[in-house]
Amino acid sequence: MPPPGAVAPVRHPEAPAPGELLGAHYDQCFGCGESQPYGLHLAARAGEDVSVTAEFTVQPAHQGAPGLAHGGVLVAALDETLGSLSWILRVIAVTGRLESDFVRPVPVGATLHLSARCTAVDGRKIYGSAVGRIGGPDGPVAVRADALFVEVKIDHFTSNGRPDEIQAAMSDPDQVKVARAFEVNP
Ligand SMILES: CCCCCCCC/C=C\CCCCCCCC(=O)SCCNC(=O)CCNC(=O)[C@H](O)C(C)(C)COP(=O)(O)OP(=O)(O)OC[C@H]1O[C@@H](n2cnc3c(N)ncnc32)[C@H](O)[C@@H]1OP(=O)(O)O
Repeated sequence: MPPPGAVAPVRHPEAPAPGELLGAHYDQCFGCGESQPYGLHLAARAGEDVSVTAEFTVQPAHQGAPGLAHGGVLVAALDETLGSLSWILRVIAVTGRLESDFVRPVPVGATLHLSARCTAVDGRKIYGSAVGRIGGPDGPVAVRADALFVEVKIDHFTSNGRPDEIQAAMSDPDQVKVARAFEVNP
């Protein structure tokens, strides 16, 4: 729950337009990267205000029980969708806390229709909620989460990540473009 002093989130003036595909923030990301063979390949789009929608189809590599998605994978999908709110706020943030509810089992082959919205901001603390529905964007809720993200600077990654991957990311022009987009803040 956001503290009493928290304020309403503000959509960045240069945020992608509602409906626009956000693309991957890192091609090796388990959530959204195109180069992760067993990743979620989650595709997120900007929504109205400070919200996003996303889809992810459960693959056989994502099972926990026979024919059913692993709960941790579903949480990863919620985490990634909430993380995509960064594109709308134009702030780099990492998950500090994520509390999840598993409401319905999600079979392999099902598409999880996710939506996330930022509910409040308190200094570096960013609060958000997400749901994942099955059977269509208006289908029943299968999973949901409330999260606290914490704003960080780019050095959170450069000083904590493994040097090989950091170096590779820094020499990839697409990655540098993503990093720059987040460094330019009013
Ligand atoms: C060359 C590279 C380029 C890269 C470009 C990237 C572009 C990115 C674009 C788009 C990304 C979108 C996609 C992301 C999707 C996936 C998201 C993830 O899964 S992220 C991974 C998992 N999360 C972590 O690994 C965090 C590990 N934790 C930490 O590093 C620290 O604990 C951190 C940063 C969260 C906070 O540490 P502190 O030292 O900076 O700050 P303190 O003072 O501890 O916390 C700040 C405030 O937050 C509260 N807080 C922190 N953690 C809390 C918690 N667990 N519960 C409640 N409150 C908490 C504290 O109480 C404090 O509040 P008070 O200011 O005192 O009111």
